[in-house]
Amino acid sequence: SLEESGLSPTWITDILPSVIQDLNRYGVCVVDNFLGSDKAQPILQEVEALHVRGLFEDGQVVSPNVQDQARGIIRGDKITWVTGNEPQCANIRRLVSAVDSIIAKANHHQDAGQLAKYSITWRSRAMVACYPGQGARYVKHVDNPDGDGRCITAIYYINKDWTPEGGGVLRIYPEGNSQVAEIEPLFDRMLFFWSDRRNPHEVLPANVTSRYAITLWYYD
Ligand SMILES: O=C(O)CNC(=O)c1n[nH]c2ccccc2c1=O
Ligand SMILES: [Fe+2]
Repeated sequence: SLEESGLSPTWITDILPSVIQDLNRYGVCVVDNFLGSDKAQPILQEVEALHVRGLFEDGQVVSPNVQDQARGIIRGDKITWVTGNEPQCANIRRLVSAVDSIIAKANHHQDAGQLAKYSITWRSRAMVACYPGQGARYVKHVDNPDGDGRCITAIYYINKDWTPEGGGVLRIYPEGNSQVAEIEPLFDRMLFFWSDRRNPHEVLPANVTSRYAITLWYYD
């Protein structure tokens, strides 16, 4: 609930319109200074603590299928899943509560537009991902190409002092749009996009030592 996340009630009314509008218009929405650095910092510290404790397992560095193997490394990420109820994840829990509130309010909003066709009642756990630098990337893909139920991808970035040399930009190729969106994985930046074929995307090679992101997938 919103109270859990310690955010002011106006926080959601301030953010909601742009989430609804941008998702309807572009299929992608970026919200900067999402929680404020005082709330973002402890989330970064919890993620770093997970990393230090060795809880990130290596992503699948070689794809199970042959054609991807021909393409070699398809995923350089290392991930760990958290529910937010773990003892050392109280701040990640607050982030999850805040995003849940926004998605629920947007889904039920009277001007929800395309969002109204979904009835979002479920979500994944939080996937904490680390791209360990040295060019780690994620090849162009669609999160939900074959209707597995995921309708919205929500990614929260916590990379302080990111610079272009750090790499790891998320490039989205919105369907039917010649414009490519390049999303820098900036600290306290929240990103929403449709999970289906409307948004093929890739993580460009990351050079910074640990590029962190927390992803939630919402189900129709
Ligand atoms: O971090 C980003 O900016 C975008 N990230 C992705 O698109 C992305 N998409 N699907 C995954 C599935 C399993 C593990 C990691 C991922 C993953 O980072
Ligand atoms: Fe993805």
